Amino acid sequence: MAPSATIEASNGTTGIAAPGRQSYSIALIPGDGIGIEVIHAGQVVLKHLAKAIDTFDLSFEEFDWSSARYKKEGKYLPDDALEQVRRFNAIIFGAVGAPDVPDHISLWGLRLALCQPLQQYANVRPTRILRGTTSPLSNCPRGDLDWVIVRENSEGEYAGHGGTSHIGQEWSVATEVSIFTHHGCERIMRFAFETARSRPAKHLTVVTKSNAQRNGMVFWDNVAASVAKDFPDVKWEKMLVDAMTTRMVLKPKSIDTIVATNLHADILSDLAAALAGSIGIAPTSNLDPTRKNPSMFEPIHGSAFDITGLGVANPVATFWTSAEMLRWLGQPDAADLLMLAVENVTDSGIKTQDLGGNAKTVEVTEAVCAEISKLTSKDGKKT
Ligand SMILES: NC(=O)C1=CN([C@@H]2O[C@H](COP(=O)(O)OP(=O)(O)OC[C@H]3O[C@@H](n4cnc5c(N)ncnc54)[C@H](O)[C@@H]3O)[C@@H](O)[C@H]2O)C=CC1
Ligand SMILES: CC(=O)C(=O)O
Ligand SMILES: [K+]
Ligand SMILES: [Mn+2]
Repeated sequence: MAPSATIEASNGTTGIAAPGRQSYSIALIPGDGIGIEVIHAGQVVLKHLAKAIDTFDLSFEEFDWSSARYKKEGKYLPDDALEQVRRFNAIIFGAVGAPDVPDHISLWGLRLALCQPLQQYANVRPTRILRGTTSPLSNCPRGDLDWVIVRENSEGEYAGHGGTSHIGQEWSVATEVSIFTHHGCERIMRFAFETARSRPAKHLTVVTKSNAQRNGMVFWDNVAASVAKDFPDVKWEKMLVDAMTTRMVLKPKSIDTIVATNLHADILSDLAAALAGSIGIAPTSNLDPTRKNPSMFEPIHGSAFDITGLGVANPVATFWTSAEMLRWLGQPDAADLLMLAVENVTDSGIKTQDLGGNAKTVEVTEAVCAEISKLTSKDGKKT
């Protein structure tokens, strides 16, 4: 299908572009710590890529929604934050969290305050070992670890239900209630089966803890079994989350697509990133598959207090999530080109310290830009 001259913003408005040329507006929310460093690196690479390919336009607007803003104004987000971001085709988010703000205030103040109301219910976390990098597993060739983790991103253990009472008393009490709705379980299960179906292995592992968690997790399993009937071409199985950790380490090749609850997949995906080499490479897409709202793309990692300001943060997770964003927006060739450039760079040994190298964030960023220029000029395209 020929590309149309306009692209629908998530609120249904259209932006006018040159005939036959797509134009995408991106909201940048760098947030805190290394989030700021890697998002700026990502913007440099995306701008360079768009210019080099010269078949679509990207525009960026940056928002200062962060812990610094919270400390100054008492709020992470302005009252009309959702309306503001709905004007964009996509959001790129860095990380939130500061040493002098409680983590639950920062996470709920910014990241969860965006992705829950925007109904970005599917959190997608691909993992593989990039060329030129190695897994800490002693016997894991590159192709053996190639997974997609689908994380339920709107409810479950992170629904925010619960409370604390009798504070300061010996009998003080707190609850953290997991919520599993049929609506929430069914839509993520359907998304996970579709993801599995789109991959060559057509294999889905439904992660659960339905031996100990006898209500929500049994419900989750039952919804999986019922949705599976609509996907007879996908092989699927159930696996308890504790056993899943051992399988990820010992039999990585036996896994392809994974679906798990908000908490379980949060944990499994950090493990997956480490098994693929580093948390510094792992991307996350927070998708609203209905496309009523913009989706949000971020590196998996947090604000990393220990390396903030040192210039050593790995920007690859942000480059990869930027590629995932381009794919979501309908630019798969640009996404593939970006990942080819990234892997050519890791393969050439230009890597940050988390991957065993000594390059700084800026050196990796410049190397990826140079590689994009090389790849596009070879084809005779503009650089
Ligand atoms: N989506 C988000 O905004 C997230 C926010 N957080 C927040 O971030 C703060 C710090 O959390 P942590 O548990 O320490 O997790 P973290 O992901 O920030 O850091 C964990 C470890 O990984 C390293 N690391 C992370 N990203 C890296 C990169 N790009 N390059 C090289 N090394 C990297 C860090 O230096 C640290 O040693 C907390 O406030 C937490 O709540 C944590 C995870 C996600
Ligand atoms: C908060 C967090 O750790 C995550 O979304 O991955
Ligand atoms: K993040
Ligand atoms: Mn996490």
